[in-house]
Amino acid sequence: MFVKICGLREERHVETCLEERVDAIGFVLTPSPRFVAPERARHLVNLVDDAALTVGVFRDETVDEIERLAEAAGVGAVQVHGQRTRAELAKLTRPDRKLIRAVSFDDPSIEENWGEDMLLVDAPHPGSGQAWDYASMAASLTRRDGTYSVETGEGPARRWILAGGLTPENVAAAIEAANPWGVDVSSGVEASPGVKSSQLIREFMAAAR
Ligand SMILES: O=C(O)c1ccccc1NCC(=O)[C@H](O)[C@H](O)COP(=O)(O)O
Repeated sequence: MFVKICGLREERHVETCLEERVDAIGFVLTPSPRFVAPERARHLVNLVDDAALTVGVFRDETVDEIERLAEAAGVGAVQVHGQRTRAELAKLTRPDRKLIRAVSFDDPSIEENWGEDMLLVDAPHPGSGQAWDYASMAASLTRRDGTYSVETGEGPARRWILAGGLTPENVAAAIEAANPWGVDVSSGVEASPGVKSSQLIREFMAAAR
């Protein structure tokens, strides 16, 4: 199970993620209680080195702004939220960087492949800690995504990441219900808004794995 922990701001929490062998670490480069300036993100990215995928998270920025901020932070992937077009996604595609397209679970484009490396299926308000009916997504992807069946395992597996309201307490049941390729968490491993908890990161990793 691929696990991404999002919204890191402090060295000690990055170190916990590395100790726990987290697969991807997200740095929020868009306005948020979890915002980190690109220079600060670069420092944290350097701590990670190649031990995990480093992800710059964006919402309303233009393609040019995303390119500039991602370059400044030195991240290995960009995660784009907000109303996006296929043309924008195409412009953000680079061989040396992963592309994560983030959509709300009720977005009709969920069944379409826009060339992203990973599709992050989230609550309508990213980073809100809002849970949703994860089981509905398994049924939905199975029914509508002609390229892959989670029931039979036929076809190339789509790399989709379940997000939104996950916690150490509910992540195992959510994985069971939705059968995602990966999971992502932010609020659920925080002691208070924007402040991560090493203890909760460890509990989340144990439960997800
Ligand atoms: O986390 C934020 O503050 C944020 C702000 C703007 C755009 C995206 C943001 N986060 C993206 C993530 O990958 C979160 O981990 C994901 O939305 C799940 O959040 P949560 O429900 O808090 O676990």
